Amino acid sequence: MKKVPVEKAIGMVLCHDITKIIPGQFKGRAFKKGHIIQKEDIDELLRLGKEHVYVWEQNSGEIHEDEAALRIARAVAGENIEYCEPKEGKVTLKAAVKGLFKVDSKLLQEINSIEYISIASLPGDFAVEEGQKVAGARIIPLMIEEKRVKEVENLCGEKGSVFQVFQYKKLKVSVITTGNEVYKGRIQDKFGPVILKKLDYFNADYLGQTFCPDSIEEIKKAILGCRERGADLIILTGGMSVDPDDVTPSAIRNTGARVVTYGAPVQPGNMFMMAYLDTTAILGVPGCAMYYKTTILDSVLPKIFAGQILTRDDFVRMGEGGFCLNCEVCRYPNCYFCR
Ligand SMILES: Nc1nc2c(c(=O)[nH]1)N[C@H]1C(S)=C(S)[C@@H](COP(=O)(O)OP(=O)(O)OC[C@H]3O[C@@H](n4cnc5c(N)ncnc54)[C@H](O)[C@@H]3O)O[C@H]1N2
Ligand code: MOO
Repeated sequence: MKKVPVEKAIGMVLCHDITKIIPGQFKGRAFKKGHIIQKEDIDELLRLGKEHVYVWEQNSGEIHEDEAALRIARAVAGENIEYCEPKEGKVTLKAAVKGLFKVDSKLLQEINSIEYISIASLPGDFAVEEGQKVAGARIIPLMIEEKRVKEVENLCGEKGSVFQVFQYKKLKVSVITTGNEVYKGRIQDKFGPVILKKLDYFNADYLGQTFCPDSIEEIKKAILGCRERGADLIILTGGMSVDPDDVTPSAIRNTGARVVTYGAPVQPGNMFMMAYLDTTAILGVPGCAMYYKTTILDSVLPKIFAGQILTRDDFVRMGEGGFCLNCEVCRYPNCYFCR
């Protein structure tokens, strides 16, 4: 800290608040500690009776919180992440597009281990809207050693960005609805509209819905037909459980598809199946997805539309947080479910 005449303080960082009082009208802060003094501030400072101010010494190897926060935001922001101007040592990062927010968790932890640097974000694999706030980078003290900021820049230079948003791809999607009760017209299909509404969110290229009886051969034929028509994603509904007429998992297997998982540690969604037939993703969706607003399907669809190839491990990890509380008002995705 050093004392300088106000005229010489332009570009320097104020060490203390400066108060303004106009009797009967105003009493409050005119300049805030940490403010970078501008040319146009000089007259006002002189009117406030300040011919000298205390400022931070620039040669200390330290930089101002705003500059540091901005440099850190720039380092951690990857594809489709934008950031605002710094304010009080904080920069907010936003999603530039609707998509799946991704976090390099290990790198984020490494950066947050550097003293005085703090970055808080949404959890990874979070479906975000265009313009949604996703993270805030803040510097704890008013001035920070530049070497800490450089450490962040070097880490990101070496390992890549921390945050990205994967924009959803335009996928061709077919729906196959199984079940004799629907096929034979005993009941009306209520599953198709539920799936269609979810697909609308991703602006999918919908190829149509096929109805199948509870026959392995018929369902298999339908899957292969959808694939012929170029489906990137085939969603099968019903017949996923253990009754004698539940044949959807066997039909999926019989196409020769590589099964990633049958069964998932998620409720609702236990009887879910995921498989790949070459590059076509196949989902076997259990009846619960027709009934509950939020199920495993709501966690899996954004990942598929974001272009991710799912592994068994992705499903195994869902167990912790995979138990839905079925809240009266569902706030998903602002919730722990399936994280
Ligand atoms: N003994 C066990 N029973 C069940 C288990 C289990 O592990 N052991 N799992 C339960 C879970 S979890 C779920 S979820 C359901 C899975 O159901 P399915 O996918 O096999 O569904 P279905 O048996 O085909 O149908 C159930 C119910 O929903 C009606 N349905 C089905 N599709 C349609 C449609 N397109 N439109 C209208 N309604 C439809 C169907 O008529 C049945 O009423 O299994 C539990 N049981
Ligand atoms: O597949 Mo059922 O999943 O949980 O209700």
